[in-house]
Amino acid sequence: MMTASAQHHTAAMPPDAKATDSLVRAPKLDQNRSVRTAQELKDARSKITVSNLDFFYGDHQALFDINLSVPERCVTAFIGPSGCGKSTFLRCLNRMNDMIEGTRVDGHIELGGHNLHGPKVDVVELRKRVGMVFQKSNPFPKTILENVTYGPKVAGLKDRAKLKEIAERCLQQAALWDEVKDRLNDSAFALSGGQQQRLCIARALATSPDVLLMDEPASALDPASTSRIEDLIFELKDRYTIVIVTHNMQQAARVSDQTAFFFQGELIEAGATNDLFTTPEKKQTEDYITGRFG
Ligand SMILES: Nc1ncnc2c1ncn2[C@@H]1O[C@H](COP(=O)(O)OP(=O)(O)OP(=O)(O)O)[C@@H](O)[C@H]1O
Repeated sequence: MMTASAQHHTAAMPPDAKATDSLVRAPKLDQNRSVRTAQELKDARSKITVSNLDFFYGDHQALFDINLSVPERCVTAFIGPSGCGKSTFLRCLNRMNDMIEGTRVDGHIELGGHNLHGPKVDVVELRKRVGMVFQKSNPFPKTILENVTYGPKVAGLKDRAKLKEIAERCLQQAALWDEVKDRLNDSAFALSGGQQQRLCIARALATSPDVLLMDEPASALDPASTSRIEDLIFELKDRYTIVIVTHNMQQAARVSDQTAFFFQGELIEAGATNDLFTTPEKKQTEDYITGRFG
């Protein structure tokens, strides 16, 4: 018997398309990785709750009435064509857009139950709790060790043994320790691109964040380094809530529990990754994931 969502899905297709044709180009889901089901996502605690969010660059409205719950200790992926607002929305989640002059945000974002725009919010503290990793790795012109210990040092930690302990833990978590443990005092620039990106992840972890935002963290990397980053994202979700922007739908399908599809500044659909890629509810989502546009 056809499920309600399958009926919906079929109804969304052009009359001459068969159900199997329609998803021919949809990304393959990784059956070896355990991802959350729709029910598990519903049951998970919401780490970030976004309600009625509008965002403006001057007169240009980039986001329209976004509502989304980001479940705790899950990976949420943002997908959508270029310019649809993925990165803008990601930067709303740690108020990184505050640094861009002339921007304005309306609506409500809660992190762990607290209003992100509340009068008492210290944005420096906020960005420690909500760490960020960018598309292009950006290590500081310092040693490997100094890169990882930078955040805790700025926060006032001076004890060298403790700093070393944090560095080892974070480099382990970022799956880089074995490769760098004998060269901690080498320049970070002596590392490969993939290693530099893992170093930046270790640096973000060193401030003990709850949430890790990643803006296309593997798009500048070769396939082997990309695969390492994806494995890492998957491992880190036991401890952290992760939000990743990716152009690569296969990557979203491989690493995320929840996927949110954006189009022209609107959040068209969000749901369990397995469901969104197999039985999308909206025609625009289906057209995008089957490669009809974007
Ligand atoms: N600093 C900025 N100033 C003005 N407009 C901006 C700025 N950054 C982004 N925009 C505009 O906001 C809209 C959304 O851009 P955004 O970078 O968030 O999209 P995206 O989906 O992340 O795109 P891409 O996948 O190409 O990175 C676009 O119209 C873009 O031109």
